[in-house]
Amino acid sequence: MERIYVAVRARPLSPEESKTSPWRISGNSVYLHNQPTKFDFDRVFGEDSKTVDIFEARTKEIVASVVRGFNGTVFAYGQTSSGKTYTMRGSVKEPGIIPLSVHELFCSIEKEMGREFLVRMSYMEIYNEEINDLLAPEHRKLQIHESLERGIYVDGLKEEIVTSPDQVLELVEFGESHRHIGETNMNVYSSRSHTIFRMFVESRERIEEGDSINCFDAVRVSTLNLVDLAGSERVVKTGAEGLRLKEGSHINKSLLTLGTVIKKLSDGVESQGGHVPYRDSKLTRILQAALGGNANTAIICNITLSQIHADETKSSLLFASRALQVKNCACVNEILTDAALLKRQKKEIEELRAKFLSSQSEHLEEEILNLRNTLLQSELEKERIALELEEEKKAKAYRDRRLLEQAKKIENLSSLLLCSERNDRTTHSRKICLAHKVSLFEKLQYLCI
Ligand SMILES: Nc1ncnc2c1ncn2[C@@H]1O[C@H](COP(=O)(O)OP(=O)(O)OP(=O)(O)O)[C@@H](O)[C@H]1O
Repeated sequence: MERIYVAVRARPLSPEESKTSPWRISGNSVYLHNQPTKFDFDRVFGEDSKTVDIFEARTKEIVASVVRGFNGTVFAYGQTSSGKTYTMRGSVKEPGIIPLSVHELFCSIEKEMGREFLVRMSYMEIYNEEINDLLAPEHRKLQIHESLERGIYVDGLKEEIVTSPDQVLELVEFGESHRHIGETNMNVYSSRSHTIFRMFVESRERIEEGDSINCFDAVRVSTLNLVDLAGSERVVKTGAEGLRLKEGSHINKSLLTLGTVIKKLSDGVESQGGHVPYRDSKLTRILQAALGGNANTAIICNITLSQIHADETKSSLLFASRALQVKNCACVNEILTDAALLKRQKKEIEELRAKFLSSQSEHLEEEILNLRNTLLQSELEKERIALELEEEKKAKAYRDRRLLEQAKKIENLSSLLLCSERNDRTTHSRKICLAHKVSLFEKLQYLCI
């Protein structure tokens, strides 16, 4: 069992605000000047602190443990304009927790020589209690589901396979351009939604044996959530009306549920078999594993030490103190089923390769078959011509023979005719006999032709 780690970060004040601030920081405690109540935390970072120091304090270790197969969650909590987005996303000058974590994650992966990894990311926002996909803006109003294999997940959320920090940060940039941001009296770029940036890490052991690499079936699957919450706000101070008012009431409702969940967990309600209202908001449902479940969790509570926000700062510090009492139970998530995407991907690649090879050989076989057919046809044609030639020869020989026979017959008949003419001169019967012979002769001549 491990406690949720809680750090507090105070944003810089203007010289005017500094003069009138009722708050004091001492070591890792924050307290109101002249009042006995002190709020103690794991770390308190003053106005001059750098985001990288906050990252080094705990987040870095959480990211490294994600690479080892543990779930991890870091979220920024605080009133509007207290510096949550500044801490999580940062600026060009001072990179935030998200870019620092992304670089650290890929760095840790590179050091893990004995394992092979598959990394995916998603980016979503919860706006007015609706889940929208920031990587695929057309995917809106997504639903939360739960399964044995995947645990609690957002159905239809785009998961992009990523291979470098630059690729991830480009996708984050793309997602940011679709996030709901609005102007309030307190912040020109106020986040009107909670955003959850997620990285999924799958890995398995790899052993090189000679020339071949063997991988074991056990796959570790872990998730890193980096959450930038929308700011809790007072309607009077933000001057919210219309759409802003509606947004504000949704933001406050989900933060209230988050507060209730943390309170119940810190009171030990769950361990006594009591009900924890995770399902009362999308935010707590999605972050269920990070709150009292299987995850290493850190909360960065952003505050402002100015006089006019003293009440909001006090309530943020109260929330953070309660979170300190919440215990999680993080363990390595190792699975042996086909559910691991890494395994599925490998299988798919192997299937595609086999398909590619068989399609190539199919193509060759087809070509050989065509060539064989052409060869067969030309052989048949050759045989047909040879047969015709043979027939022709036979017919010619027959004709020659017949001609010879006819010629012989004509010769015989002509000799007969000549001898008749010599012997018979005037009688009628002789005339008839002669006419008959002439007609016979003509017929024979015709046949010869
Ligand atoms: N540590 C810091 N150093 C310098 N500037 C800061 C710091 N923290 C916050 N700021 C500035 O204060 C302003 C408000 O900060 P930011 O937008 O991060 O607040 P937020 O808590 O995310 O607000 P909201 O909840 O309304 O989105 C920004 O202009 C930001 O640059």
